[in-house]
Amino acid sequence: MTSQTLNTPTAEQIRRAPKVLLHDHLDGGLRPGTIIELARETGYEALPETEPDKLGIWFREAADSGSLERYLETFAHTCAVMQTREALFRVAAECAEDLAEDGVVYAEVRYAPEQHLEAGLSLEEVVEAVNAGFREGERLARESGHRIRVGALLTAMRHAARSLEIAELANRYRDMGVVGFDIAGAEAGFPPTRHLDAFEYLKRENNHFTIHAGEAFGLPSIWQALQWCGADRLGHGVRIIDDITVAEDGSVSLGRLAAYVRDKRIPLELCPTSNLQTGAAASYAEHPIGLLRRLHFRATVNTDNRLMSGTSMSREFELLTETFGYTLEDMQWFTVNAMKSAFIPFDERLAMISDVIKPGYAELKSEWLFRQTATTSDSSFGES
Ligand SMILES: O=c1[nH]cnc2c1ncn2[C@H]1C[C@H](O)[C@@H](CO)O1
Ligand SMILES: [Zn+2]
Repeated sequence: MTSQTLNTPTAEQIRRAPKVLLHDHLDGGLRPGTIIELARETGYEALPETEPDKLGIWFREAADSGSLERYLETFAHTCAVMQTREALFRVAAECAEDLAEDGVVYAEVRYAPEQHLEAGLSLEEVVEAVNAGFREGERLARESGHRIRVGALLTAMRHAARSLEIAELANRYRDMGVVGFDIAGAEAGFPPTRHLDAFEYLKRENNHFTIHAGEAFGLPSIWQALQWCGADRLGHGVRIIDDITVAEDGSVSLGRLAAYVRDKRIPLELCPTSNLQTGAAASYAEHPIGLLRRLHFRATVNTDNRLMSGTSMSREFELLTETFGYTLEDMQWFTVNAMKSAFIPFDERLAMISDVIKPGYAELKSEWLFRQTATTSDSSFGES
């Protein structure tokens, strides 16, 4: 069943609408054709398919297991071909280009530098190659008429023990393309408090970080991420729904943690399709984003891994407009929420909202009004 209404934006309007992306993994967004070419160039022979369409399908199906641990296994293939400067540069440039082509105007893209050291690169060389790639992608996007700004988030893997080192790396490159820090990987069994020293270091440095929490594990993980570690944002955070009760008469009550998250305007980096694949939500219609939006949580829409989910920001918004009947007004609300929650300085966020996002939506809304007026006058002409 669809909840589309007359003012549901078209797919083409959704693509043109300015979008802001806070949760996207660099190693989860490669073009299948690029993986195949890089594998050939670097002698990686373990790819499950060697034809781009088939490889794209393989990633989507392999990631569709209902378990985060199995989902994460697919990253072995993408990380395997991201071990040289040239490969990292190319993947980052294509990432920026693909996002810009999809109408994303600001993105924070994350990756784990420690996963790209197999061919002898240092952590610094990895960061510099990716940053250079993002700058190149921004430049190529500009040449083809798109405007995008990409910041990097450095991720530490939560099962490993390098988080303080990666946090220091993020701080060192802070005014050079890196805007924050994150931890990712299997959640159950690896609580955020394992990395407390990294978070405490970043707080002392007045730096920003998000934590994958409340995806494969529930409220304790969210609680630790916020109250022990001091996360600025929650990566997913979708399980906050476990602390919200909807009574039979429709009245809603929030537990202490959910109330805290809403009161403090903690941004939730929601990733609907990814959540369906890892089992964090059963269907789009049942995805907590519907309720969280109605309750005015600081909800944002994200892709997580475009390759593994066969998705894009436009596709996520199309699915949401089909499911919940969202309008351009709702899209703008999610987008402004995301921009407000970005890790770049306040004045730059404000400028993006007033100079890019609001005018972009105003233009789309005026087209929509024009279409409505034209349709109405057409039909009244027909009736007379
Ligand atoms: O949704 C996710 N949850 C936890 N970890 C994830 C998710 N998506 C990607 N990752 C992991 C796999 C990547 O290799 C790593 C760095 O981007 O982050
Ligand atoms: Zn993620």
